[in-house]
Amino acid sequence: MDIFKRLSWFFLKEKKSYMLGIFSLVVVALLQLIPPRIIGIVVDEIETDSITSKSLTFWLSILLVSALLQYIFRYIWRMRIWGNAAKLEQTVRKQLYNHFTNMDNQFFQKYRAGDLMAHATNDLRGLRMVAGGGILTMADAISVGLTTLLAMMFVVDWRLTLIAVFPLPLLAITSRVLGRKLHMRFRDAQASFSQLNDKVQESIQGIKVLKTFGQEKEDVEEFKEQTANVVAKNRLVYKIDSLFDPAITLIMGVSYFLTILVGGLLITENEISIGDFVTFINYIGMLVWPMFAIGRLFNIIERGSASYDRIENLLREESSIVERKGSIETPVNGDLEFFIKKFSYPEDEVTTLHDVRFSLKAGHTLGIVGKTGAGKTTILKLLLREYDHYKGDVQYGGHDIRDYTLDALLKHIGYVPQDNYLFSTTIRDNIRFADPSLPQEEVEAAARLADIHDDILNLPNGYDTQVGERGVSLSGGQKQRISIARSIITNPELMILDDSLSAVDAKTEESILSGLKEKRQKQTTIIAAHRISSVMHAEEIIVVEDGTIVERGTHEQLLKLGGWYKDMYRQQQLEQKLEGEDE
Ligand SMILES: Nc1ncnc2c1ncn2[C@@H]1O[C@H](COP(=O)(O)OP(=O)(O)OP(=O)(O)O)[C@@H](O)[C@H]1O
Repeated sequence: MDIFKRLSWFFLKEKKSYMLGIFSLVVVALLQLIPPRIIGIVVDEIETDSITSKSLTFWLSILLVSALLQYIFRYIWRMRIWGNAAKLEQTVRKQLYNHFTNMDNQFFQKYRAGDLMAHATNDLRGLRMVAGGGILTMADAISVGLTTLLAMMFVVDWRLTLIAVFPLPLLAITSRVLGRKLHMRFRDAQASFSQLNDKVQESIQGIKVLKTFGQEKEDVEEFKEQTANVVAKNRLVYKIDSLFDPAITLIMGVSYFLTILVGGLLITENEISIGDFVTFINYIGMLVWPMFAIGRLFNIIERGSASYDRIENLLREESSIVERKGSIETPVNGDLEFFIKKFSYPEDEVTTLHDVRFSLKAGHTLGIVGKTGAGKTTILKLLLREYDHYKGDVQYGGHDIRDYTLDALLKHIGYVPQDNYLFSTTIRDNIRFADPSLPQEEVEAAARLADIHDDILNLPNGYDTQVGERGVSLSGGQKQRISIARSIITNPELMILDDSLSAVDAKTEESILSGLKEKRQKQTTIIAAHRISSVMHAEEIIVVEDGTIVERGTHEQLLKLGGWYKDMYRQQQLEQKLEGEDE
């Protein structure tokens, strides 16, 4: 029952609405007592020959009024109680979503997207059941159960009532025990279904690899096994599910048997009338639901409580990226002083970066090159405050980047990541993602600078072409250039290209870079790349190896140095020449 206390913040907020809902439930419970009683009275009138068309019309009118009132009050409680439940679901869903958007990388490494989706669907459903079904079953079981019991005792006969309800608690126990088993088996069935879903998704996504490695047969076999498993698990669910009805019938049968036995005796001894007996039999039928509901209530509470535990655990997780009190809100600009003494990824003992120091003047370009896994992206991630825990300090415009609000820092950095991501919308909206109200001219200007404008015009619907999951397939280079345009349009103080030109040819790369250089004369740019041609025009280039800077200088200085940079440059020039000859 403790879940009701934990959710009291919501119940209190919706107090009026819940009270109206529960009041309507009680009114319905009272109104439900009328029809059986009237049937009893009419039976008695028939038996004693005192029935007249006038009295029959009177009783029928009462029946009609009670039915109408039940209709109205049922509508009210449904709207109130289920409406509130949906509101709770919406409120907690918002809390969860806001929380997710504020979390850091560590959180998303700990919880897989699938887990988070499951919490945001199944656990919220569990919670909705408490606020809707839970409140309903509790209030209804108590009001219908009590009013019916009292009516049986005082309107008909208390001795008969005691005997008739004797087997009924068994209903509550059965519904609790079977419900629990059903829940466990249902969870197993769901899990095997999720597993099957994952498998199908993976196979379809990897269909090309599957075929090239000739693994279709094995894959189909595995699919067959998993579907058989799903069927087997569902059979176990139905086995329990089909025990419910016979159990209810059996228990009710015992109750009716005892009622008829004792009720018959009471009639022969003139203790109760036949009409009373008919009323009574109807009332017993009305007790099935409350008894059943009590058992169900325990299951709802158990599930809801476990769901709320999981949701609260998620909400309790804290992001390690926190804004300090009184953070600077003025947008970053100025010179950058980057110094990392030591940085390791969370829960990783390896030192990923050490003694990385560089200065970058406003308006200059920095190039970062190095072998794969050297630490280029990690340097950029620290600049973007994806991780705050390192020894050292990064100053931007004379202040530690951790002293800015996240908005003041991130809104003014245009980051084009390695694995570019396009949203499922039009190309135009992907480019003006930061501000959907930007006019077409600005979108086109950004696209021209990113050298993608002509490609876009050649697509079936131009700028209106849908991209993303269900859109047209774009080449890797086209996606990269759209991502660059998306960043250009924001005219960021600092633009970071993280290997963002790897899939475009050398000529296009040159045209984009020279365009950017011209447009961004007063702004700062960082380019991390494998290709030396991407960085050779930068004011300073650093070569990163094993998490630290091993060479630095301008292109000419680095060539003179005769180290890794020079070797790489020669090698890439040779490759380019050979490619040119091939063409
Ligand atoms: N989230 C993470 N947790 C732990 N280690 C990580 C994480 N991300 C990267 N690393 C490790 O940090 C090191 C540097 O990776 P980083 O991505 O910075 O290299 P890179 O120079 O950008 O490589 P590439 O050119 O291939 O992108 C690698 O050894 C990598 O395995």
